[in-house]
Parts: sequence; structure tokens; C-alpha cells
Amino acid sequence: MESTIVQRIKSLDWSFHTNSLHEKGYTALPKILSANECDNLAAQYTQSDLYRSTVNMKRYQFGSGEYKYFKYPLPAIIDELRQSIYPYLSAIANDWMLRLGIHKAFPNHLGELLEQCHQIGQHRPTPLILNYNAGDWNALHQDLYGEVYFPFQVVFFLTQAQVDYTGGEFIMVENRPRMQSKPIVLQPNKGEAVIFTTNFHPVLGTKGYYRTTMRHGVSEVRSGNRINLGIIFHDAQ
Ligand SMILES: O=C(O)CCC(=O)C(=O)O
Ligand SMILES: [Fe+2]
Repeated sequence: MESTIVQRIKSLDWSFHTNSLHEKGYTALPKILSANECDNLAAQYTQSDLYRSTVNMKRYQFGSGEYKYFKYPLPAIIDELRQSIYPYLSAIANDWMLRLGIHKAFPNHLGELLEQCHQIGQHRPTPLILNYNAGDWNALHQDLYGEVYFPFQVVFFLTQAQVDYTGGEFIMVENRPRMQSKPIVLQPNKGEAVIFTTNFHPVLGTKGYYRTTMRHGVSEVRSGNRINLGIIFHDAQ
């Protein structure tokens, strides 16, 4: 992959992905990171000076496995991904707020959103790298971290299903008011990504838009090692 991150993000079919986010609350992106970029990010898992904290998932009953939150300054590739994807999503986020009658407008640039986070004491970076071995899993959850939050996040798959690991499907559950929940199971390839709602998804009903809430997690890894990069846009308290 010769092109810059900005060029790769720009060349995505944003009208397709925008539609898919509106319709389903998530969208699966094609390969964005090269195998080499994935390997480098995964190999940096043990480089402790890059991270501000390490979470043992079992200890907090979040599932089983381990993840680490990056420190500022973020590695350049993560910063570029986060900055370049954000503006496409802030436009959709603003449509969602209008549809749901929520008086909230997200700025067009990530820097301004982070500024809003800082003003209310949310200073800590949220991009993270997750590492699962056989038997590990991630309980259904949301990544909100404070009063200011951005309604989308992105997860990049740094290892290859059926080669590096088996099991470990990416799971989303859409909770529909007064209806049974919708399960969504994805197993993207290495270098691919999924954009999904952090909290809720506006769905058009007979009386206008209503919200469903979505949670995400990971099914048990049956064998091997699965490493993913999560990009959350808001800073944490
Ligand atoms: O490992 C995964 O695919 C789940 C990652 C996750 O929970 C996140 O990116 O917020
Ligand atoms: Fe998460």
C-alpha cells in the first residue's frame, strides 16, 4: 500500500458506508492497513512506553484477555486514521442528532471535539490495542467514558481469522425497544475494519425515528492469538 492513510480513507466509498451506518448502525470497511502495518502495530503490543495503562479483563469481569490504552502522542498511523476518518463520521453523527431531536452538534474536526472533552476534564486518550489468546473473549459493552462522547468508533483487525486464530468473532447486539434483540456476527480479514455506533442507532418507525442501543464484544477465541486496534474518538475522564 503506497498511498497515505489520508488518501486511503478518502478513497473509500463513503456514500455506501454512510448508507450502511444509517441503515444498520455499522459498516464493514475493506482492507485499509497493509499486512506489514498490521504486524508492526501488533508487534508494538509489548512496547510498554507507548501505553498509559494495561487492563486485565478477567480482573474487572470484562471477559478474558488483556488490552492497553495508548498514551499521547499516539503513534502517527493511529493519529492519522483517527483524524482522517472523523470528519466523515461527524457529518453522520449530526444527522443522527437531528433525527432524534437531540440538541447536539459535533464539530467538523477532531481537534475541536477533543477540546470539548478537555474543557470538562476528559483528558486521557482512548485508542487501545486488545490481545486475546485461546479461551479469551470480550463481554458485550459500550465505550462511553464520560459526558462528552462521539457516537461512532472503529475497530481494525490486525490478525487473520482462520490463520492466526479461530473463533473470536466480532459481535454486536442491537437492543430494540419492546422487541427481541438483533445479533450481528462479523469476522473481518486482517487489515479490514468495522465502524459502528458507540451507543445508539436511530431507526425509522411509523412515528418517526426511535433509538436502538448497540453493544459490542468478542466471542471466545478457540485457538491462536487475535489482536485488534480500537479507535475511539473522545478522550476519557
Ligand atoms: O477486539 C475487538 O474486536 C473488540 C474491540 C473493542 O471492544 C473496541 O474496539 O472497543
Ligand atoms: Fe469496545
